[in-house]
Amino acid sequence: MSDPTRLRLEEPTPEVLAIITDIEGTTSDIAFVHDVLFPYAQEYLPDFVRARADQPEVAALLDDVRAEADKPTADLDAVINILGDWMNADRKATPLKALQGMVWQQGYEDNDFTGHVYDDAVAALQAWADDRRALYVYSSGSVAAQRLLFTYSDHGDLTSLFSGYFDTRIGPKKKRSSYKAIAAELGEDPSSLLFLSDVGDELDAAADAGMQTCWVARDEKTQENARMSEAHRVVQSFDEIELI
Ligand SMILES: CSCCC(=O)C(=O)COP(=O)(O)O
Ligand SMILES: [Mg+2]
Repeated sequence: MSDPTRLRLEEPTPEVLAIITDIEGTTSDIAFVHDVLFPYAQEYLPDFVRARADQPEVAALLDDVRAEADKPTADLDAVINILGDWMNADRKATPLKALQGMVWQQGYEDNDFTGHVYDDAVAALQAWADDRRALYVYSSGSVAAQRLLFTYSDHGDLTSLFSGYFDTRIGPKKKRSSYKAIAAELGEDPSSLLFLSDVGDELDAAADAGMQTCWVARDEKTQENARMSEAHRVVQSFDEIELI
């Protein structure tokens, strides 16, 4: 007869009620963001800001730039230089991300580019939505920029798949508190939420907050990083993600 004291009572992994996905490197090619979106913003953001500096929404963002750079008296040229430096450093500053999103709107509307989304990501997101899992995005790109990418995607308008979007206004992507705040906003226990990303520090923060995690490691370098961490499930594409 088996000894009941030897039974290990492990908590079962909760059912995944909602999936929260990163964009760059996860649903979408890093090269699209770095070789198409970022250069477009580098080219057009200075003129965009000069033309609209007096519009209340843009003026408020420029003040946010001054505050974040600790340069409260910076004139317009100085602010544009700060934004240029931030773009060169790929700084995930909330006002920069909001301004980039406004500039990209023109590019999408003029058909200069479409939002790249991997085939496997579209297929899995569609299947999960059909399975009544709620889908959310959490990206450093502004919510407006996220919506644009999925509205003008190379697979057509995908926005009906998503129930909501989060950006750095809820907090930075490498902070545990951001994932706690997302779970609180969704009204769910973090353990029933699955976060997908290509960046280990983001996954660590989500796991620290109690979320389930999956490392989407599409390229060799990311796969090498993922191999060094045993804290997360690792897949090479969305095809391999199995939901509980
Ligand atoms: C919303 S598309 C533009 C992505 C972007 O600006 C960015 O910085 C990428 O951030 P992510 O958190 O998706 O890696
Ligand atoms: Mg990413």
